[in-house]
Amino acid sequence: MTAFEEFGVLPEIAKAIDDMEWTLPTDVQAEAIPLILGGGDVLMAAETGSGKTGAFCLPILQIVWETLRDLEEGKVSKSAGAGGSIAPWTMSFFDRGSALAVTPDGLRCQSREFKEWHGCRATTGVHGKGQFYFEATVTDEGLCRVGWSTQQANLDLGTCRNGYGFGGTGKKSNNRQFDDYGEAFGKNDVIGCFLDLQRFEISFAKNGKNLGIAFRIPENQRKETFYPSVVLKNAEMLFNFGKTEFKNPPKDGFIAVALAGPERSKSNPLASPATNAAASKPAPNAPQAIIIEPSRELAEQTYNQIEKFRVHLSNPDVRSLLLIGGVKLEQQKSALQQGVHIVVGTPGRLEEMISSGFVQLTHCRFFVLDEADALLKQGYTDLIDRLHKQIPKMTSDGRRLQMVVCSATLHAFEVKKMADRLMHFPTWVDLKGEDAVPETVHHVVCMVDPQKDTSWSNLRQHIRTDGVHSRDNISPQNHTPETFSEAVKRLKGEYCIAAIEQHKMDRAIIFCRTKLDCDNLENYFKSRGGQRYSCVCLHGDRRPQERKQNLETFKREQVKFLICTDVAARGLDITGLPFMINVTLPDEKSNYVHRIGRVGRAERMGLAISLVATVPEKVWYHGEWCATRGRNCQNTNLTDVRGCCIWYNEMNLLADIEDHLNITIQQVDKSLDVPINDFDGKVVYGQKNINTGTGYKDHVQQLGPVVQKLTDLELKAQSLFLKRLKF
Ligand SMILES: Nc1ncnc2c1ncn2[C@@H]1O[C@H](COP(=O)(O)OP(=O)(O)OP(=O)(O)O)[C@@H](O)[C@H]1O
Repeated sequence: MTAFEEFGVLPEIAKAIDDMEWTLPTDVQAEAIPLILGGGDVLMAAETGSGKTGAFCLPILQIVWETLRDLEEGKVSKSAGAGGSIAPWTMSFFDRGSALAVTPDGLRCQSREFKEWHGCRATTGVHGKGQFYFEATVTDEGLCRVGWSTQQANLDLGTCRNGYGFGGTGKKSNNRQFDDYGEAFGKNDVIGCFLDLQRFEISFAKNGKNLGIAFRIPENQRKETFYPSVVLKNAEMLFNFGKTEFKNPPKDGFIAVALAGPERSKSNPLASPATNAAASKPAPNAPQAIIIEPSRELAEQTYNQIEKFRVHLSNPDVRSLLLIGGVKLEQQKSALQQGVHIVVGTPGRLEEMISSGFVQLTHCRFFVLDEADALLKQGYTDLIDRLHKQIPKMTSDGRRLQMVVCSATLHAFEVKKMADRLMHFPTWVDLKGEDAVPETVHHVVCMVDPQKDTSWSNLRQHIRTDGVHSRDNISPQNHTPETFSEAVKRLKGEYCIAAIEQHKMDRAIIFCRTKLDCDNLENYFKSRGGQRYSCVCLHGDRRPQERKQNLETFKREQVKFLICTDVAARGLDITGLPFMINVTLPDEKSNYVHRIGRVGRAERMGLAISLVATVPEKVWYHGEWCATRGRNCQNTNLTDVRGCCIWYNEMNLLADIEDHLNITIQQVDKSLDVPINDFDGKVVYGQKNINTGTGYKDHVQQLGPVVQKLTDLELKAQSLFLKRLKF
């Protein structure tokens, strides 16, 4: 048995993990996998490169596969009625619309479908002489209609001759005839439903107030069995058939349906799995898991990981689909028609496909937000709320929707607010309790001070800068903020080259602040010697196909450097990447953690060097007020006068980052030499360091002596206690 199997992972998935040469779960996987397999909501906060993707993909894939298998075998899920037996006087798991969910106790129905109605009937009905009653409470906003129907009635209560409903808009309906009746009702109202099979009348009450006779049952239906029924549109109702005390107990001889006795009650023949298994079968375009990623590259990476995990899974096949921009819609639509179980996508394309009905959320049981803080900061809060609202909170087989939220920087106010709003008693898998940098990442800063280092004034060749100062009087004699700002930009090109040379870097990711800065650095590298500084760019102005190809080229080590904006700050996993350089610090402090986390992953060592200007830099900042959004923009005024520039203060940003991480980042001088002893001696960046690591095995080994010490102390304490008792 592999270590992963011990955590409850299926042997077929464990075999795929073995193929990937993962021998032990990482700490975060060891904690999160059992929690997700157990059905919980999880907030996963763990360092960059600690294996969070696997921690959520593995258990989700497993549950999706198990659900598909159960569906194929016609099995009832454990939660959907104890091994398949049908509980009397509950709402049926089988005689219901495909987008309507019933809680495991069978007493609450919910449908989050907001375009169509979905109905449900009870597992038991009543017939013969008698007066019967049940109550239904509206437990959420939305549209609902409740009442009685016979077995022949369709599930859309009140739209055929055999169904009699009372709706929240204050209408009664039978055979599609909607007439005013009683009064409107809504959230928290308790609707009493009366069936009088002595007078053959149906009536309703709202919060104990009788609303009078709604329907007279025609002769030809008087011998039929009538079942409590409901139909919902994005709404939820709770039922009481009389097993607990009614809110408004009925008078005048009416009894609870649950007390009808065997001679007057009858099981619903459609409420058995054998007769109605199709009801719980999802449509091909109704996936069980939706995973949202903040960038195309990340979505693709997660999708690839799932594809790897599922190679040995078959009968049934789990199909996953990547929904990102830049891929033809037709291609994605046709995949959806063939059946998809796990969808990984970026927010925009996902919402487009959901709102146009190409993806249905009716059977979604996992809602995953990877890099959740980034999604929220990118302005997707409303979109996430909207999608969450549309997903049924109970799955069609009675399980609760599970939400998994993760990031290396989850300790953000907006994440906590979202978790409070949307998650159900989530468990934090939080190994450090705060945003942290892995021990495998050595990170240093190098100050770029144009007042001390005046070499910028006589460089024979320098990087082309962003042009912000093209109309300023820049000269070594002119000690203005503009001159120092331009000087910093030139120096940073040199320091970047110096860092590469000093550490003989032949593989590094380099972050710039803007797309223009990336392009300028790419050109500078080319001008300094094609092969030595071979590089590709990854930023938002490059076409999706080029982005994809550039990333592949870098991953395959066909070029040495990947120059990018924050589009690549998060999640990108490039095996054994040894070095990263920040040409400019990110303005978002959490992105510092993510950027430097591109190295030092999966227990390999990495070095991150950040160049920090000691003086403010005047830089481009094109807001929505900029007509061209930066293209050929010449407006070098500051933003407070509707210009497109700001003064960027990296000393402040550095202080912010240090404050957030509660550390002082080590400084190195212009030589960019990183004294080896400041860290842990002989490390080879890009390689594993045997003395460090966060592996599960190490964890046990490291804790061994401490546990032994504790055991000894405990023994000592107990024997002292016994000694005291003696005397
Ligand atoms: N149990 C394991 N054993 C060995 N390698 C693993 C294991 N789990 C994950 N990895 C590897 O570790 C690397 C980092 O994993 P992953 O990309 O999931 O990290 P992450 O925690 O999501 O990081 P980030 O916060 O940067 O997104 C990947 O190359 C992955 O293949």
